[in-house]
Amino acid sequence: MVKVSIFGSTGTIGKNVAFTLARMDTVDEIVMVSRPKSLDKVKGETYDMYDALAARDIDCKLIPTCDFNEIRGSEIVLIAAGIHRQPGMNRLELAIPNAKIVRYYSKQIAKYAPDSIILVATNPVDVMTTIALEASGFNKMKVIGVGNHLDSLRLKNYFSRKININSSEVHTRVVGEHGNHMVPLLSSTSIGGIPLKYFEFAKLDVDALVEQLKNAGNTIISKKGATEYGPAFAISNLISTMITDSHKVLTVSFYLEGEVEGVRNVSLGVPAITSKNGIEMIVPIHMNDVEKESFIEAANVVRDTTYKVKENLNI
Ligand SMILES: NC(=O)c1ccc[n+]([C@@H]2O[C@H](COP(=O)([O-])OP(=O)(O)OC[C@H]3O[C@@H](n4cnc5c(N)ncnc54)[C@H](O)[C@@H]3O)[C@@H](O)[C@H]2O)c1
Repeated sequence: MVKVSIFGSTGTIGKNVAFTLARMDTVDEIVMVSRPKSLDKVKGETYDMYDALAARDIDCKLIPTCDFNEIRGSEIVLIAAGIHRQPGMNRLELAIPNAKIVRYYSKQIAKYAPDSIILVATNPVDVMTTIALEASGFNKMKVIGVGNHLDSLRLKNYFSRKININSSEVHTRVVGEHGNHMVPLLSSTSIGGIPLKYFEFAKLDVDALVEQLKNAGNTIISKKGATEYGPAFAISNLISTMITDSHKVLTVSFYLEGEVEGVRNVSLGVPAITSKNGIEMIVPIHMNDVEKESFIEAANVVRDTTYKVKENLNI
């Protein structure tokens, strides 16, 4: 029996991941954890989802609950609880309250589902990955942040739509921070097996696409209030890849201790082989000088925020 639990399951990301996963029919049970004041809401979500699943004859069990005991035996526990960035709020002002939430839930996961893999979505996700790792005391191969996977899917989609080519032909990856300091690995991007720098049949304004990528989240939020389907599919994709043990290379936020460019003491997005055990290994990446410099800058920025958050939380 495959069981996945979600903290923050009344939220846009949490409930959409639950529904997307249920529809994929690779999970037997989804525990949707909420705070007591939202229990009725999360019950309502499950009733609505059951109606939809009936149309596809899917028998996935949905468990709305406030009881942490229900997460026992989960393969994967997703933390998607947190507040949004308000206008004028800086990175640290968002990170501090969210770190308190992530820290608390990570400790509960360590207590009730000690053999699970923790997946963190709460932003700023790279900072939160370190917070979850330290609070849970888990092996770092079992604490995974998801952010750059979504950025990578977005960039793939932009290339594909720009030149009207099937997205399966585009191989690209975004590493670093899930935020302003993301690093699109253009030097190793290929389309139809042809490295981007030799790709001449269509005129591509790559700088404009990268700019579009960096603003993608804000653009969607400014128009509809929140990002929804993109993150939900990216997260569900990662979860189903792990559950089915398909050993795909996905970009995940991971606590680095020198594995990439000697960067240490910070979680950043890097390519990893993922499996039912979590992260199997980090895939070595070759970056050009500009990418390398940006990656190291991302590390410095995220590390600095992480230290400040920990200082504020007295940990
Ligand atoms: N990593 C990614 O790719 C990605 C993408 C989109 C959003 N996010 C992040 O995911 C998080 C959730 O986003 P959303 O759009 O679902 O937000 P939302 O406001 O719709 O939902 C937030 C959820 O967190 C819960 N929550 C809020 N404050 C809480 C607290 N103090 N204690 C416990 N639970 C609390 C809410 O009850 C709700 O379930 C945010 O931090 C957001 O920035 C990450």
